[in-house]
Amino acid sequence: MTATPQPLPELVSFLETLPEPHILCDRSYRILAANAAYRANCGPGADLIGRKCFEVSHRYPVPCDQAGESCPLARSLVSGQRERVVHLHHTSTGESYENIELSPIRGSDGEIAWFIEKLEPLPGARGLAGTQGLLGRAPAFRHMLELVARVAPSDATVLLQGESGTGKELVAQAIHDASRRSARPFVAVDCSGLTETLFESELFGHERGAFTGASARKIGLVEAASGGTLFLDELGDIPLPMQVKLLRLLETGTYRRVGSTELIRADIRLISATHQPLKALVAQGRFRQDLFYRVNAFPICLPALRERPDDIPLLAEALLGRVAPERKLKLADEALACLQAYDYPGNVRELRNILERASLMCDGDTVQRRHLPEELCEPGRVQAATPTPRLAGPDTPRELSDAELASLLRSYRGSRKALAAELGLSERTLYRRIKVLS
Ligand SMILES: Nc1ncnc2c1ncn2[C@@H]1O[C@H](COP(=O)(O)OP(=O)(O)OP(=O)(O)O)[C@@H](O)[C@H]1O
Repeated sequence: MTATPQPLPELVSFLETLPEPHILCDRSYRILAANAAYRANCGPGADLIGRKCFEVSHRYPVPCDQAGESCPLARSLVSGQRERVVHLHHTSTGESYENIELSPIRGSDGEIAWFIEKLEPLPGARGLAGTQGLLGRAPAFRHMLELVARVAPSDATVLLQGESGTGKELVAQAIHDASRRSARPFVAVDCSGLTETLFESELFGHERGAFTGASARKIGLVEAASGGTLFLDELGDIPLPMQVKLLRLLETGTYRRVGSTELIRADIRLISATHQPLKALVAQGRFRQDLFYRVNAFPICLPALRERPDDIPLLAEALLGRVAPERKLKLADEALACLQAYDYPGNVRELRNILERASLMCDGDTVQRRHLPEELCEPGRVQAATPTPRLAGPDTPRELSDAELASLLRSYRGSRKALAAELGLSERTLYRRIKVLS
């Protein structure tokens, strides 16, 4: 076996000067150097050198691709190029979504010898219960997050498509938060609420006296969003005459206030959203094809909640905290089973509404099945569903099946160490079982 070549000391000291967390590792995932920012990310006293990157950031016993995630190092070895992914990482402040950029470095023989891994937090999304932002851990959610992370740093126009209540506005905000415009305004406009006459003056502003009632000059929402992001919600509801005006703004990058001849240059990033299939509206002649191509530069589909049922326990816990922050409400097992058996045509918004109602119906500290709407708890519905297994307590000493453990791993929100302790297993046994699963 050939020994791994030693990286240049200059490279290691260069990493130390970088403000973002960086590590240098070899082809076998071993960390050779970690800069100060990375060490701070892992918490004081963390012992990193010589450990495997997947062990440090995920607490996995095996590389990410053997644990069901995509591994940038394995991908880079194949492609020979830089690779980017979004992973849920363990940090000193708990688990958080991170953007990972991995660049291969070749040795003097031309072969890839090392990798530099850069971490950047992805703000706006969380894999743990939190008081704000997008929540989720399921594969369909992560796939969407990958697209969010890829498009955010650019100025590309984004179209969010998804059923009502899937979180389109939260995703738009997350893209803005992860963009270089994040310090500038995020202006959301509900297009379904704008009449034809209002649209132009709301969006572009007006001069004093431009029309009856225009007693003062007013800046429009495009100007208010200057330097930042303009989010047009329910884009499919814009009538055709207004679509022409929007198209002109996007084509020329300029607009005029109503009643003014002065051309103003727009400095906005446009994100639009719709629950209607825009392509079908184009086919029906209700949406302009040229505008469709302009707004659809980078489409992102948001998964319906029924496509990510594994996220229901996490969402239910977090949303219960959000709807009644002062009460620290818990959810009884059978109430959670009811929630997991439902298919949510109104998506996360409907789940949130159900929990808000339940919090008002519940006088104690635990939401029970009887606090949920009756139709959710119909016997056939709940029995048909397989509830996410809860942790084995002292009164349930039986061992979890592989399927139950897999389901638990998807929904458990603590560390692997905590999970092992709660299951009464050693960490090593838990890792062995996870390895068998992958
Ligand atoms: N992934 C998520 N994590 C946490 N909360 C969410 C998530 N998705 C949606 N929500 C919550 O659900 C509600 C609806 O979200 P939002 O308004 O972003 O949905 P939408 O897709 O824009 O809906 P509509 O199409 O009706 O405008 C909000 O209260 C939001 O906070």
